[in-house]
Amino acid sequence: MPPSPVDVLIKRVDPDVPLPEYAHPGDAGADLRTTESRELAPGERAVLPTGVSIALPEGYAAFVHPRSGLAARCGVALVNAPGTVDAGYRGEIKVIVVNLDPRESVRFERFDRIAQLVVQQVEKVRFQEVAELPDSTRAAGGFGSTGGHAAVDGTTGGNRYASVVSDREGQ
Ligand SMILES: O=c1ccn([C@H]2C[C@H](O)[C@@H](COP(=O)(O)OP(=O)(O)OP(=O)(O)O)O2)c(=O)[nH]1
Ligand SMILES: [Mg+2]
Repeated sequence: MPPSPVDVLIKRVDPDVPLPEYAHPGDAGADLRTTESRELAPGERAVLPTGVSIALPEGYAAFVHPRSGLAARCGVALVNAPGTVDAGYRGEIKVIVVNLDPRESVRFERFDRIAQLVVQQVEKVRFQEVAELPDSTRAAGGFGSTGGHAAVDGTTGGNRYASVVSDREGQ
């Protein structure tokens, strides 16, 4: 038995916009539509309205994620992915899209599905300041310390290209 869904209050800012919908029963994200028709030139970004605002229960947040089809077919990404919608936010949900395709414009029509909203429970933490943190096996390693991709900060030795190639040869 799947767990019963959590009720989230939703208000249409645009009276005609279809409400966000899960395309399949097991989906994590409900698709968000834009209420605006808009063309984006290569490299251009825009803040697109979705026509809805929500009131999440306390202890929840919603995350605006990209759609993989738009990314793969058109090079559309979200500048701030994932966008965070706080439980107390009552404004219209907006989606900050960018056209990363170097050559082709992309056109959004009114009510196109442009992103997906994932609602999650989030922990509230108390930050407890200490002079020293407990040890861990990773310690301060990060930013490519385990290999498998290009070095980004020059601290792992070699130039970017050499570091990618040598890693592949080692596999
Ligand atoms: O993709 C997004 C990201 C955020 N928001 C809304 C909901 C969120 O609660 C609010 C603030 O977002 P965030 O905290 O990421 O932005 P900020 O730049 O820190 O603004 P603020 O100073 O208002 O917190 O903007 C969206 O509608 N879409
Ligand atoms: Mg903020």
